[in-house]
Amino acid sequence: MIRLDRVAKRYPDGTAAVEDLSLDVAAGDLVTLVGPSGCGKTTTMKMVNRLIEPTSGRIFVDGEDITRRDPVKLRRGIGYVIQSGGLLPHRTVLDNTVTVPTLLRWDRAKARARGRDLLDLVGLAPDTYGDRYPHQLSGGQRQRVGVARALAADPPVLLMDEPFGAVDPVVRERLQTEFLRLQGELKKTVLLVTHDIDEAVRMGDRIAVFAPGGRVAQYDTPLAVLGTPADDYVADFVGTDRGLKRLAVTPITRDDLELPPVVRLDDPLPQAAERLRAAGSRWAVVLDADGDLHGWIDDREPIGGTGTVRDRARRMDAWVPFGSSLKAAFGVMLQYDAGWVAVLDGDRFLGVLTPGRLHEALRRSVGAEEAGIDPERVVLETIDTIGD
Ligand SMILES: Nc1ncnc2c1ncn2[C@@H]1O[C@H](COP(=O)(O)OP(=O)(O)OP(=O)(O)O)[C@@H](O)[C@H]1O
Repeated sequence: MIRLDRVAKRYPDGTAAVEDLSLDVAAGDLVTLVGPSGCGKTTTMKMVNRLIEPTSGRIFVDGEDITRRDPVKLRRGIGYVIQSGGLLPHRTVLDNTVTVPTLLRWDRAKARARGRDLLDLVGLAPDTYGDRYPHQLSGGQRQRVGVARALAADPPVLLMDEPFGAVDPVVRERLQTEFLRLQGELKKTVLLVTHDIDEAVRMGDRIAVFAPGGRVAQYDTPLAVLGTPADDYVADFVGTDRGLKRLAVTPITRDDLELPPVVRLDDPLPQAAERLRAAGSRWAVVLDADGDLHGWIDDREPIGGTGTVRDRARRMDAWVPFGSSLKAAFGVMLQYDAGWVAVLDGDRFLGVLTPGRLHEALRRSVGAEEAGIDPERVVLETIDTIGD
């Protein structure tokens, strides 16, 4: 969707802001441009909407060489969000939101209806906020209006320059989450500049790690950049806690799950004891009659006699939905001070994740990336080789 082909930008004073940069961004992908200050991220982004002209190289948007397009028309087809929100102070929130449709001479009623929908979409009730002026909003609300405005004419491409930079960390995280939800629906092709590696990892389908001199040191998925940094510069930039960061971008797969025996609340205790014995397990997961997680039972004291599992089961609510990140699972384990966390698909119990499995999953995802294999496809070696 966006292709930079050997692009360079030298300023008249000789500064090489971007050097021989090639980058392909697939349609619907969100690519984060990350790196320390002054390494050419903003310059790169502004060349895509021709706010800055490259010295050499070519840039294509949707297959078309943009140097041949009228820059003003080009910009109307590309949403642009900047750090401060960039709102016009003397215009209302709704008027700001419909800036581009107005420039495009949309019918006024249609533009305003679109503006109201978009304010709703970014979590600002149009009746409450539409008639306010930017100075009557919080920083986070201004950012939301900035996003709504960029989306107003439904452009396929969005450029976002530190869009969540001007707000405190709590609001920032909320805005990131909201934007990811929106992006899940809208599937825009997005370039997002940030100097925050955590934001880059969290938001990006891919990350371009910029190095001083406008060079891209690595362009890959967050998992690959964290798991197998291309060189010392990238390793240093992503930080020594990259293992921890990787937890956040590695989803739980079925191969990661342990399958302890499962018993029901109303099972007679001897039957439960037999289930544990047959499975060679010291404990079992307990589900209620509807199949929802209730807790667990173990054989620290012999299980038997009359009564049902209900009499001995311990409650435990530590669970995460299938598809969650390893970090989310780890967080729940810590929250409940538990040695395992149940993984549910809707209401269905799939298995449990233990610290040991978590560690294995983390190692596995990196090994797979090194081999160029989708980690989802890796089959773990089993110890079931007796009799082979
Ligand atoms: N008009 C200009 N004339 C000369 N040099 C410039 C000009 N604009 C930018 N530069 C230089 O180009 C380099 C890249 O700047 P750019 O704004 O793209 O960096 P960046 O990675 O976005 O940094 P930041 O994270 O601080 O915004 C810097 O060294 C900057 O000083």
